[in-house]
Amino acid sequence: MTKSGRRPLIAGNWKMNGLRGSVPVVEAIRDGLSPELTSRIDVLICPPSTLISSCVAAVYGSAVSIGGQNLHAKASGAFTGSISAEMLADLGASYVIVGHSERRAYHHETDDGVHAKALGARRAGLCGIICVGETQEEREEGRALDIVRAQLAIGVPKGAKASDTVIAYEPVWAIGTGLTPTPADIAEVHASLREMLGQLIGPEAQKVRILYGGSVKPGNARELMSVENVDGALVGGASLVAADFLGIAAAYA
Ligand SMILES: O=C(CO)COP(=O)(O)O
Repeated sequence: MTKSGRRPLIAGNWKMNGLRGSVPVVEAIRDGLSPELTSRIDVLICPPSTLISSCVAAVYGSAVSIGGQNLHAKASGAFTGSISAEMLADLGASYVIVGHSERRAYHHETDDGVHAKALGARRAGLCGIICVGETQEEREEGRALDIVRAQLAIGVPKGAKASDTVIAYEPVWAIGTGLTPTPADIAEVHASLREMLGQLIGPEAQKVRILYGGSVKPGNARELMSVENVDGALVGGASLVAADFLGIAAAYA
């Protein structure tokens, strides 16, 4: 548990990476986690949808969870190429990333769309990881807090609970760049998100986990995970290498 009493979550977002030959990476993560560590933290891998079934089979009976990277808000219908929350749950997924900045940027996802998808995730019993984050320009203009608070206010469904909602703060300019905000800047954003959550969902806000994502590596994980109101990490590139992902999880060892 973090000092706050929230159970940390270390989540890996594989993005558009991985073929069937990549499943051994998940097996190595599964086998590299000690029972003592997994008694205190949650561990999640979100592979491409094509690998969810085989990854669910690979972690069956272990402490590792599998999630999706995106979903359609509807349960079914004429939405060619889309995948619903129910389909992800049917495959054994238990989490789903909602509103990742790469989808906001390249697929024109809106805050209202994120809200609808978060409702879809809850409808199917999935825990939605709602992503917020500012661009370099927005940070340089001093608008980072305004941007992420607005994304949260619109994206988080009414009545959201710690059991169905996780927040991930991922500054766009830190994703894939090797750059991270200072611990003080991360603390400021996470505190502001926690306060905004309190306005939205009341006392439950103290239980909802807020992850940090954006160039989390084994070398910076301990410092970043020690920041107040940081309840874990959403890891991209480093989650593709079992040793690196385990090195990040070890921040909580
Ligand atoms: O986008 C991210 C996780 O969703 C972060 O990616 P990196 O860890 O590669 O910066």
